[in-house]
Amino acid sequence: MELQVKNLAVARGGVPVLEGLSFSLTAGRALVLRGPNGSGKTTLLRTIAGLQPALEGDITGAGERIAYAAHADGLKTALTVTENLTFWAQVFGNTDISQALAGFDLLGLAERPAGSLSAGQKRRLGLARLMVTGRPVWVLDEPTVSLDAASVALFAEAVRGHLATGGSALMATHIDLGLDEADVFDVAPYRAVPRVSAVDEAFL
Ligand SMILES: Nc1ncnc2c1ncn2[C@@H]1O[C@H](COP(=O)(O)OP(=O)(O)OP(=O)(O)O)[C@@H](O)[C@H]1O
Repeated sequence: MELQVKNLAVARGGVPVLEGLSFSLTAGRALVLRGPNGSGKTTLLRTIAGLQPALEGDITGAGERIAYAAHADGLKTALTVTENLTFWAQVFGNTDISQALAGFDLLGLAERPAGSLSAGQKRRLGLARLMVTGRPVWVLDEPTVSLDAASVALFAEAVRGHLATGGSALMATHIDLGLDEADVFDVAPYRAVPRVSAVDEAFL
């Protein structure tokens, strides 16, 4: 099954941001969203992840197939790394966290409270959660923020492993992930002309 987006229009704060978007993402593929700051990548990803409604158009193959990782890590700071991953695994009906711990080089931090981790370590833990969801479509917003070069490489390997097992990944990023096999979709040509000015306090 593939993720399909047809003639999609998305809005932020009631203001249309992108419109006329169509693309698909098949199993085993990665698609990188490009576009300048403020062009609507986050809004598009939130819409595909089901966190906000589309203005128009269709999204198929999303819903419960998606594991979404946003800017905020959303970790439970009082729980250890192991406890955080175990908690998330259980939420998704899984138990094995060993690959996630190893894949993001977290074994040496396994018993540390998440709140005591550095920014990059927190981000690694946040991304490791993807691996325990068992969900096939990873939707990732700036996944490498705070990561050093070695951690970016770990992340790229995790994505490759996910693709190799039939998963797919849709991600917005401004940096080169070293994933040469990824397709690229530039959202810039799909920018909508704002019709009114509005601020949506829910996202502030
Ligand atoms: N709370 C809000 N209320 C109204 N407009 C907003 C709000 N948050 C963001 N916007 C606007 O929505 C548009 C799209 O923002 P979005 O975060 O989707 O862009 P982006 O492509 O992800 O940007 P970046 O590369 O900087 O992360 C921008 O013009 C932004 O200013």
